[in-house]
Amino acid sequence: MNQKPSFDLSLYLVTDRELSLGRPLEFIVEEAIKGGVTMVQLRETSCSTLEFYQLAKKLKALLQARNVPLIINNRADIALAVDADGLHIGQSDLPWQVARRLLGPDKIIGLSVETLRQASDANELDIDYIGISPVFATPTKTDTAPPFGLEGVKAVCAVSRHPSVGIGGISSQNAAQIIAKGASGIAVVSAISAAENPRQAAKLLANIVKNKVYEME
Ligand SMILES: Cc1ncc(COP(=O)(O)OP(=O)(O)O)c(N)n1
Ligand SMILES: Cc1nc(C(=O)O)sc1CCOP(=O)(O)O
Ligand SMILES: [Mg+2]
Repeated sequence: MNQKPSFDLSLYLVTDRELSLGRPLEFIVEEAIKGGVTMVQLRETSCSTLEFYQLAKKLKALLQARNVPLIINNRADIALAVDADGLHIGQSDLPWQVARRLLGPDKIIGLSVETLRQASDANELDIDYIGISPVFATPTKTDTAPPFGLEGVKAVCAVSRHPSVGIGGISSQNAAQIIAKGASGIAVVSAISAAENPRQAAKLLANIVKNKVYEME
């Protein structure tokens, strides 16, 4: 019988090939894992369904061999097609009940929360983690709700029974503060994908999250 995979939200890479300075997605992901990334979400906003599926299949093989969960953004069909470990949905995506029915009890479902009320309402839902969306404003995604800021992160973590991951504008400069407010981890796009050395960038962030300390670069 299958079981829900254990997962560690500490350092969650969300992919974006457009920010990867021309380097292949597999390179970024492999280097990020070598640096300490604990979870990967395939989020590619400008590709066809076929390309998204092919990328998902490639990442599934790569991540399975390294024991790192693969989460698919938005697309339950692709998550099912490649037997991904889970799905991330937002407030305007497929309803969580439908995602759970399609994926079954053994897959990880993450839900973005954009307000304190949504975080509290999510306590009633059969989901596995929440994304605090966004912590800070970010040029990587501009159609977000107003940022929570650090006090917002603290409030969300205080009301939520789910583990949480902060997302939006997170870097080595502010990662420790997000963890200090109670989040289980951080989710980043540009801090790893756009870094000159993604492995080093991931290593620095992983160290900050795990040790809850700032580190001199
Ligand atoms: C970990 C994590 N948190 C939040 C989001 C954003 O989800 P959503 O609001 O559905 O926006 P899109 O990513 O679909 O544009 C996320 N993807 N991952
Ligand atoms: C994918 C995504 N979701 C967000 C949300 O607020 O829900 S912010 C975001 C992009 C995060 O990119 P960066 O780490 O480069 O700021
Ligand atoms: Mg979404």
